[in-house]
Amino acid sequence: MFFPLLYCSLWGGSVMNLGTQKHKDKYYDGIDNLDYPGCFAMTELHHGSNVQALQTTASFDPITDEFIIDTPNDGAIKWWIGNAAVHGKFATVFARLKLPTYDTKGVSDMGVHAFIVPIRDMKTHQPLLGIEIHDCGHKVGLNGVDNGALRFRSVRIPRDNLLNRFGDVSRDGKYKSSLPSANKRFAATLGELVGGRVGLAYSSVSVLKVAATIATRYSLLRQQFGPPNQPEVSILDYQSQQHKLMPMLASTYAFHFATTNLVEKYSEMKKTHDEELVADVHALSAGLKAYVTSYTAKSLSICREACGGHGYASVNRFGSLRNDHDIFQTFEGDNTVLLQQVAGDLLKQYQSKFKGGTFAVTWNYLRESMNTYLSQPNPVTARWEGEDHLRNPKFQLDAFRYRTSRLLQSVAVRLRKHSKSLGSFGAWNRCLNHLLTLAESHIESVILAKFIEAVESCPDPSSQVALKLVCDLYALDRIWNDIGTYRNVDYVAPNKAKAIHKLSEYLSFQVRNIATELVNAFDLPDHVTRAPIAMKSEAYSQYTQHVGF
Ligand SMILES: CCCCCCCCCCCCC/C=C/C(=O)SCCNC(=O)CCNC(=O)[C@H](O)C(C)(C)COP(=O)(O)OP(=O)(O)OC[C@H]1O[C@@H](n2cnc3c(N)ncnc32)[C@H](O)[C@@H]1OP(=O)(O)O
Ligand SMILES: Cc1cc2nc3c(=O)[nH]c(=O)nc-3n(C[C@H](O)[C@H](O)[C@H](O)COP(=O)(O)OP(=O)(O)OC[C@H]3O[C@@H](n4cnc5c(N)ncnc54)[C@H](O)[C@@H]3O)c2cc1C
Repeated sequence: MFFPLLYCSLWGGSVMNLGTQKHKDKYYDGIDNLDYPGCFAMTELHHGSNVQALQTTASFDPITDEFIIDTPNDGAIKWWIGNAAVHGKFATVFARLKLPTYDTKGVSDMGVHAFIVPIRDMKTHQPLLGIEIHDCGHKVGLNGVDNGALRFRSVRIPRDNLLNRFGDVSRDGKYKSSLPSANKRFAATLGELVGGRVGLAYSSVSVLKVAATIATRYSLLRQQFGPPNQPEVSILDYQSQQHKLMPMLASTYAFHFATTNLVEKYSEMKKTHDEELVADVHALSAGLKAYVTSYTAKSLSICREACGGHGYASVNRFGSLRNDHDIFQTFEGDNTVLLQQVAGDLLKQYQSKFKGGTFAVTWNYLRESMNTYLSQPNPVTARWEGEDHLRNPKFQLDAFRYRTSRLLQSVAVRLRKHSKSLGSFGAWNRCLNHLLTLAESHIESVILAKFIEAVESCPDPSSQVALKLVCDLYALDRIWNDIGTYRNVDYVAPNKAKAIHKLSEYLSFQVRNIATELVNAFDLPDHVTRAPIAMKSEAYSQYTQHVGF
């Protein structure tokens, strides 16, 4: 039931956030009590990421004071629309607003706007006149959701059905808007997607907690081989198993704090509608959704393999978790596309810095570290390898931020250079991998900063020691994961690189010793993990009972 409700949150959210009081008055109660189940019809067969290229049209008819909704070709068929195939009675349809002009052109295209379109009869539940609905068919996962395809043939809706918070059409067909440009209107319209991205980032961490809990508990329970003439050891005693799972457990904690902070920022944004915060939350939600869901998708396969054959039993959940979560990397905005929003925002901030502007609240560290960046790496500190230094949060955060600053500065130079010969689109594409690395590097810096804050504000001394250990493992594992970048710019000398690798392996061993407490702290009840091999007690007997012994 979780996902159909979520689709209603997209339908309901779009009406509440893109509409005005008249829409709240007419639809709020029905949305709230599910009398009006609806769907969010943005994606088309030919376009998903590129919203500005959507082809469905909404043409204003001044004679009847209506919009005519049309699917001009098969490429414009609305596709993947959750709740459309079975339950939905309404759709928020994203279409190009076309207004009549009384010149030779005859019509002006005002860009993508959102419209409420009833799609099924309230009583008979049959598709309404001009509306053709089909099911998109069986999917890799999330088959509890009825994703449908919608074709519109001259479907007439009242002018009032335009969700007119950011742009409106008067009775005589004149367009007016409170926003200064089509770009600002487009940004505001897309703002509706941010809530879903916040939700996806947050729920992806929950999936990661479940997977890490199952794999960790099973790895402590499972014994295989041991020293000669001695009892077998638990597989989590193997350095390789620790390397697979303990940095992942550390990342799970890191993402928990970062996405909790994102939800808080999102809530503040919904209250204040502060423009700078809107842009900040857009970039942060896009970045965290992309980074966390990609990491979780990879981790689900690592956990499945780390549990051997029993990880492949459906009852132990890795298959359904992997299949249901996989689409988190695509819907609500494809990860590759969303990371580019982060890079674009960083470049905007960078340019404004060098034009004397100030950085938005999340990126203000760039102002400081850009200056740090300008001074070449310190050859002395590049060789420091002591544990106190490597576990110092200042060293860790400076390293992450130094990398981001260098990536930002170097890609800005490359874009400027390539734009001269390739134009901005060509230059962007020539630097695309660099831009994606920049975005991920920045998001890792934000995640670490939030984790360090959480450690420093932890009220309980023993928990703080444990969190500090986990945070140090997260930081050093991420630096080791990209050690090539740090070595290429001599930010880390060879001896320091070796020390970082050695220490991160030792910290994985130390985290292994508190792994039970760390996963228990997620406080996941058994009916949520629902994997016999992860039960806190009698796991094997629960498992044998499951198959009938
Ligand atoms: C919190 C609880 C919520 C409830 C829980 C929800 C759980 C999760 C939901 C589960 C169900 C999910 C079901 C799936 C639903 C869907 O998939 S719905 C469809 C999703 N589709 C997309 O996300 C489309 C992706 N594409 C885009 O977002 C845009 O096309 C784009 C790629 C970002 C735009 O690219 P482009 O045309 O190149 O324009 P730009 O120049 O990049 O942008 C123009 C300006 O607009 C600003 N902007 C863009 N997006 C936003 C935004 N979301 N918010 C604010 N601002 C935005 C951008 O920064 C540009 O601004 P300027 O630089 O100032 O011009
Ligand atoms: C289960 C499910 C539920 C969904 N629910 C809804 C819903 O309720 N409502 C709705 O409107 N939509 C919904 N969608 C659609 C979803 O939002 C789109 O699939 C998503 O936005 C991606 O668009 P696309 O599939 O057209 O992929 P495309 O945009 O075609 O992208 C395909 C690939 O090309 C790459 N690519 C595209 N553009 C670029 C670029 N500029 N740079 C680099 N690489 C690029 C992407 O990385 C991606 O890997 C759903 C989809 C699924 C599968």
